[in-house]
Amino acid sequence: MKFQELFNMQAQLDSFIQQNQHIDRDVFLEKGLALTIELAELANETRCFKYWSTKGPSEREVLLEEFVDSIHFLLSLGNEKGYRLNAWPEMKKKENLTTWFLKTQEAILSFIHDPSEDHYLKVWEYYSVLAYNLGFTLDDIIQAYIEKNEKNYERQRNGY
Ligand SMILES: O=c1ccn([C@H]2C[C@H](O)[C@@H](COP(=O)(O)OP(=O)(O)OP(=O)(O)O)O2)c(=O)[nH]1
Repeated sequence: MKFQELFNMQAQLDSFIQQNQHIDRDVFLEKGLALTIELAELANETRCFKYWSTKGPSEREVLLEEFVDSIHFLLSLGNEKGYRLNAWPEMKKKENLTTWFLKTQEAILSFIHDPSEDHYLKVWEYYSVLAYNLGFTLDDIIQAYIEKNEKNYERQRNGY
């Protein structure tokens, strides 16, 4: 599966959710807030900022699932605005996770307040750096995305 195809998978999932939940209004801001929360959930699972604790990060699978929750909302926001990426922005840059989470949060907020294509692409670049620093390859991300996408359908079908 190619990265670009995730935009179509996301569009299908989103319309299924919207029909299932009878949503006929614009939910761009809700998705934007959801993205900031998914980012925070990921940061929380890495525990990168918890200088007060000696407990290590959650298991890789947990981190990857949190990561692809963000990817769902990021794809969805792009679909809402008609923005697509032609390819995964490969960004192999070593960064301090805490600093990078804060920068990513800032990039998301800039996009929500001014949803330009440039701002959108920037958010992807920040996520790519996060992926690199968390040790996730594009294949890992696509695989985990497909699994979570299916879980999201099941949750809807089961009256989540
Ligand atoms: O329009 C939407 C709404 C939601 N999702 C997906 C994204 C994400 O993968 C999931 C929501 O995140 P999560 O599974 O963390 O949901 P939650 O309700 O916060 O779960 P929990 O109650 O288990 O924390 O739903 C979409 O793809 N499109």
